[in-house]
Amino acid sequence: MFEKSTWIRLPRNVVVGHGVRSEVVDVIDDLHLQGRPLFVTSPTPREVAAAPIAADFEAAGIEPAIVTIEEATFDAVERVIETAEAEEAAYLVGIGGGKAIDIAKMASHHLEMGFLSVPTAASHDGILSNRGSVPNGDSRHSVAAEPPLAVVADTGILADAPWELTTAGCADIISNYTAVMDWRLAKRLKDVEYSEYAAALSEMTAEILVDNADLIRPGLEESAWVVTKALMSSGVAMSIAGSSRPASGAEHLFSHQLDRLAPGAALHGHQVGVGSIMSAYLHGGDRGIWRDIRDALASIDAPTTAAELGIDDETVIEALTTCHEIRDRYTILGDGMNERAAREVATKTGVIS
Ligand SMILES: NC(=O)C1=CN([C@@H]2O[C@H](COP(=O)(O)OP(=O)(O)OC[C@H]3O[C@@H](n4cnc5c(N)ncnc54)[C@H](O)[C@@H]3O)[C@@H](O)[C@H]2O)C=CC1
Ligand SMILES: O=C(CO)COP(=O)(O)O
Ligand SMILES: [Zn+2]
Repeated sequence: MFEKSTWIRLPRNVVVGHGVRSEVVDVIDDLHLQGRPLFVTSPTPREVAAAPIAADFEAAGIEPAIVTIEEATFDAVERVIETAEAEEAAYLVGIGGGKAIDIAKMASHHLEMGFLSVPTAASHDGILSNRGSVPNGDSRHSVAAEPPLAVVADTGILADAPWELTTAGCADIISNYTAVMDWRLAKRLKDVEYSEYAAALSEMTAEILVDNADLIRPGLEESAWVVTKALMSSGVAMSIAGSSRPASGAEHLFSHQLDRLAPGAALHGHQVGVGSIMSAYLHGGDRGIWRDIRDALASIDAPTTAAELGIDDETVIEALTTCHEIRDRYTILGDGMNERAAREVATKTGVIS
């Protein structure tokens, strides 16, 4: 008897384009959301987006509550939950980069409340995914979370954000190549749950982004458009899979370990991009696609070396040799790399000198 079943939870409205920030109130109306929102944001996004959106709500007779978070931690999720309860919020609006949106989606999951995703940077593919990513002690959790009821992505705001945030988003997408390689390997070796549709969508998203790399230039609003569509497509792949597998493999473990060893040194997307170069080498050796990944990253100004990440060579080696312990996710790293092998891959790919 066939007993398999699945829920694929996706947003109802995806609104992308120039100036759509001013349509958040209309989106709320369209979703029939009532009551007071709690905006979950971080310091700069509060100024560039949350404040003007709050003014639009006030003009419509709705007084939003606002909470500002600095880091993606379980404590921050807790603080948002407490604020939502104290302010009697009816729904949440995550306004910012990956951290603010992750916190909002995890808090809304706990509160059993709807949430809207309003990205202010095209820097990560968590914009509409149903996962949250949070460090906890020595590990990093990929937590089931509420997917947004709607996404409102204003390409004007995204294009005005610092260019490196957009190149980080591109690198987060390019890393899908190696994430999917790891997923297929884990399917073959460990029979993990696997979706051919999610894997194909994830790879195709990376391919389309790389094919359009010449459209991705600083200050061009069209670049924000191209990158944001890719970030959302990658998020849909995660939602279809019901896991971050299509977009997170060994290159993400490497980045998560760097977050522990060198906190704040580089952006998530940039770290996973460099991790992806080395992971591609581990998968395919010298004839593999590692040079294509490196060249794709370089073509959109993303870092390809430890020095460009602002991370020293020894930290890269430590991250490579320990990151398989971050979570129970089978990847090309298997049960871990020894130091000589780590030095070899990092040197051969030019990540360290
Ligand atoms: N849940 C998921 O599926 C995914 C989650 N992530 C998570 O997202 C986080 C990485 O996202 P990021 O956006 O790189 O980090 P982030 O949220 O820390 O943002 C990076 C910086 O950009 C600033 N910023 C955002 N918008 C800005 C604007 N318009 N102008 C000026 N500054 C602006 C932020 O204030 C912050 O200082 C990580 O925690 C990562 O694990 C990443 C991918 C997928
Ligand atoms: O960053 C992600 C996808 O780009 C997902 O993060 P995790 O590695 O925590 O699942
Ligand atoms: Zn990522």
